[in-house]
Amino acid sequence: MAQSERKQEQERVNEVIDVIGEKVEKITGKKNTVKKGIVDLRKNFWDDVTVNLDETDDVYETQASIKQQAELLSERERRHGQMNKELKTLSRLQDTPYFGRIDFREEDERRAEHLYIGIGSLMDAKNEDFLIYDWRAPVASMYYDYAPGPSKYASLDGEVRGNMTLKRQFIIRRGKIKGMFDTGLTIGDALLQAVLGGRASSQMKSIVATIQKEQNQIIRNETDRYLIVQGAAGSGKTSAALQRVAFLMYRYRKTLRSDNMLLFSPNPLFSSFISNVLPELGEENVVQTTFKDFIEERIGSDLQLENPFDQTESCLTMADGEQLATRLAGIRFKASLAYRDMVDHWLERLNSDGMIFRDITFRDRMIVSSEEVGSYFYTLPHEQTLLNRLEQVRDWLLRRMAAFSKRERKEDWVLEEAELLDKSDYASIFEKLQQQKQFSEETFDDYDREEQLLRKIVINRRMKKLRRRVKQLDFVNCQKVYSEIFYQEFNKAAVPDRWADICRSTRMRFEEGDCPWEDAAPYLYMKEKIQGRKGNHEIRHLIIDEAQDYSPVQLAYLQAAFPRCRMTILGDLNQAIYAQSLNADTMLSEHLYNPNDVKKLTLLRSYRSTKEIMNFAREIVPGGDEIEPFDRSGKLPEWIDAADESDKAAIILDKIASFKQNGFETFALIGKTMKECREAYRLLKNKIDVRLMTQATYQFDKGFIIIPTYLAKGIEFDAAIIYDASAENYSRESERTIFYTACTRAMHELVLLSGGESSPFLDSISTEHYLRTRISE
Ligand SMILES: Nc1ncnc2c1ncn2[C@@H]1O[C@H](COP(=O)(O)OP(=O)(O)OP(=O)(O)O)[C@@H](O)[C@H]1O
Repeated sequence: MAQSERKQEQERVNEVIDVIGEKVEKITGKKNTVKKGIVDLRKNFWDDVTVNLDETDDVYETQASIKQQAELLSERERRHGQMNKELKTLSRLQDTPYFGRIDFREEDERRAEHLYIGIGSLMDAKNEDFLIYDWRAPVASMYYDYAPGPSKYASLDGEVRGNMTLKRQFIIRRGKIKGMFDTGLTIGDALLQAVLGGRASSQMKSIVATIQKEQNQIIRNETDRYLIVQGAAGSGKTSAALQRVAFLMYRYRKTLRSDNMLLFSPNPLFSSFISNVLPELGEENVVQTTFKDFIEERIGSDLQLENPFDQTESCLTMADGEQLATRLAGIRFKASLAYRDMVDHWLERLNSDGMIFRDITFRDRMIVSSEEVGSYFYTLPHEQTLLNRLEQVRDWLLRRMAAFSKRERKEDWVLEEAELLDKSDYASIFEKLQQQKQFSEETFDDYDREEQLLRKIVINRRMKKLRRRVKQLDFVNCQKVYSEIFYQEFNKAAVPDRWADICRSTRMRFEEGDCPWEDAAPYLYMKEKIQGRKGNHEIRHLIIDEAQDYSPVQLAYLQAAFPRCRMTILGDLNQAIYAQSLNADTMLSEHLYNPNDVKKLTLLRSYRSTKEIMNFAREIVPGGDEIEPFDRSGKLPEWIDAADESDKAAIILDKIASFKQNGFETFALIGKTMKECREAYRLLKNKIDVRLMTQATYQFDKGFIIIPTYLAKGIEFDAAIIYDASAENYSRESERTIFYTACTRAMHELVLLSGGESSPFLDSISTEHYLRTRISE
């Protein structure tokens, strides 16, 4: 490219930066004025309010005046926030004003327009022309979708066609052009090479400058209620999901706020890993949660919920045998729609029989027994829904409790407790009586009235919790109602093998107050159908990452909990690590959705790892030959046979030293289970600076960590070492995907250690894809 052209582009960059500088100055000035206004308003809030409470009209006027003043304040605060946001974006643009340019000649126009694309829009000083287009603007989509030639985009007024005469990429840092390429078919492999060849960090970065065409389809999809993305490891699913959030917030900026979106992430570590991407794009982070936290909050404190990681750990560490086979059969069945149907069937049955209630007791005294509640419930007309009938039972119980509390007030203990009440309680009673003008002078009658009020306070307080539970329909013993499913006779064809054992163990766990993870979603599904919990209408878009780990029953529960929500569902069947997903439907299965509402897209190109690592890893999984590694070269994965522990430790120390020498900054020793990670940690902790990641770790920094695969999901490292790739560790079919997930965490280097017989998954890989070293020989 001609030097003069680069000079011209740099001059434009300088001009744009000058305009940004002027805008920053202008907005900062305005912002300071608004800020001063806010401070003054807060200080003098009451001066400008007319307070007059004499007549009803005056009260209304006072209210209106306060409201007006409050609105004025909040409008100014909103403007202040908006200006802050603008300034943050401008400051980013000052460093990197844009990353792309397209020259586009619209049909019927003579001249091509030069459009520059960056992370935010910028108008010229006169506010007439765009100096920079936001990457999310309709016209900018051509930058991602087309090579130079005929191209089009969907504007708000319809389709615009034309010819793209140039597509150019820039690397601009601190206002200086560091690189500039005119690109062809895909968005500059040169730029991608540069980006992907860089070091991994403990924080994911945005990919706006290099979004690929197939990723752009995900980001800009607006038509489908359920968008499913099946993508290979490292194909940019999480990246696309986050850029999509930014896109939707821009596209629907008038109606969609960040708190209308909810992102389900696989673990807390991942949440911290991705937490910088949206702020980097000038957007607020969306609310994030894990499915486990979401369920736990709803399940309440009566049941102790099993953690999904504990479920996995227990399945992976249990020896083959009856107990494991029963657990796995239970997990798989309870994930299926057949089981959801069984629960639905049970809900039907409850209409006429089977509801179990709690005793309503107060201080060990029976107010209404569970049997009495049950008889009352089943006398109500069966045509009414369960919920309608429960609401009537609730009102009936509240009446019974009110009558009980009236009687109970007379008891001696109540007066004893009343004597322990706070001074403030006495004061408020005094005030109340005075207001009622009943406390004129000291008479017996007044004391009597005071005592009545004190007794009332004591009883009301003591019964508050019980009343709240009754109001929430918590008098239904959902735990027992659910366990009852496992006492029923079922047609053999409708249940899996080992059903009797599954029933026995489920009953036992529930009796002990435990809720196994596989029962959590179906239990809540049933509970909320009975108690009629209202769906969440605040959240309008769910983003579910690692969706291969969600079962059809969990999907059914989410659909009930978020009835009007759109969903972006991203995952990779080859990375299904939970027992429920092996050869079974998952949330990625298209047929679980209404065909008119769903679209499935596939990402086959993988960007994270070098070609060598991906060529190696894709041979582990069926269909792996379809995955296209990005053409970035590195070392072959190294498979080292090391039989004893001291050899292993020496190799690991040696590898870490060499990673550091290569300038790598994040490296992980990946184990299949936490148990294995603890062993590795014991072996290494006194020899090197290393951190063990657990379920309770919320963040990781640069350096060396030890981590089980299920916590490393979605995360990446410059280099990864698989701690034990022996047959003993990885040979069950269910462990294949765990092995693949572990290997695909590495960006630049992958090392596998194996002692004794090596994993059969390694045997299937062509020898040209790895380097084998035998230490033990
Ligand atoms: N278009 C792109 N431009 C630059 N980098 C990209 C692009 N797409 C993906 N990447 C990079 O590839 C890596 C993997 O991306 P990401 O984590 O989004 O993939 P994923 O499909 O969610 O992976 P996994 O399923 O293995 O967790 C990240 O470092 C990301 O920045």
